[in-house]
Amino acid sequence: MGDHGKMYVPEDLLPVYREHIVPLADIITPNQYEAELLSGRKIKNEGDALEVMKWFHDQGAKTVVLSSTELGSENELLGLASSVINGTSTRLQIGIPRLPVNFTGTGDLFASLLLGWMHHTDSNLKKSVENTVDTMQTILRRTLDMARQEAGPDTPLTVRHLELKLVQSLDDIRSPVSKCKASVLEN
Ligand SMILES: Nc1ncnc2c1ncn2[C@@H]1O[C@H](COP(=O)(O)OP(=O)(O)O)[C@@H](O)[C@H]1O
Ligand code: PXP
Repeated sequence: MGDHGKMYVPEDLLPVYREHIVPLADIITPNQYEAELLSGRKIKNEGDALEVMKWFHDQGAKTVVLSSTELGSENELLGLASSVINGTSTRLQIGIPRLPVNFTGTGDLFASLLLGWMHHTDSNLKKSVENTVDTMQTILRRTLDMARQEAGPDTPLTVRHLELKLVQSLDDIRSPVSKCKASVLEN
C-alpha cells in the first residue's frame, strides 16, 4: 500500500483495504506505515505495536508480522510478529541489520518467503520469521554488492541497479544461513 509516509495506491482505497481486504487475510505483513494507516494508530513504542497487531487479530488475521518498524536503532530495524493459531498465542521481535539504501519489492519478497516458511514449518512463527529475515539479508546484501560493482564508484545507485537478485539467490531461498534470532515476548 505504501511506505515512508506515502501511499502507492489511491488514498480512497484505504477504507476498502481496511474494511474488505484485511478481514479476508489469514497472514498479513504490513510495514509500519501500512500498519498505522490500516489500524488508525501510531506506533511509537513496543506497546503500540502489540496493540496494533491485536487490532489485526481482531479483524480476523491469525498471523500478523510488522515486517519492519523504526523501533530499533540507527543500525537495526525492528520486526514484530504475533500469531494466534489453534488457541496458542506467540509474540516475538527480531532485530534486522539495516542496509544503507532503499530497495523496491522487499515487502513482496518478505510476504512470499514468510508464506512459504509458514507452510513448510507447520506455522512455526519463530522459525518462519527467522528464516525469512535471514534470506532477506542475504539477498539484499548480494543485491547491494552487485549494484555497487555494476554502477562503479562514481555513479549513484538507481532502482535499476538495485533490482533484487532473486535468481542468483536461489540456494539462499531454499536453505537460509541462520543468523538473526527472534526473541519471544512474554505476555
Ligand atoms: N534498508 C534495509 N536494510 C535491511 N533490510 C531491509 C531494508 N529494507 C527492507 N529490508 C528487508 O525487507 C523486509 C521488508 O521491508 P519493509 O520496508 O518492512 O517492507 P516494504 O518493502 O513493504 O516497505 C524487512 O523485514 C527487511 O528484512
Ligand atoms: N509500488 C507499487 C505500486 C507496488 O504495488 C509495490 C509492491 O507491490 C511497490 C511499489 C514496492 O513495494 P515494496 O518495496 O514496499 O515491496
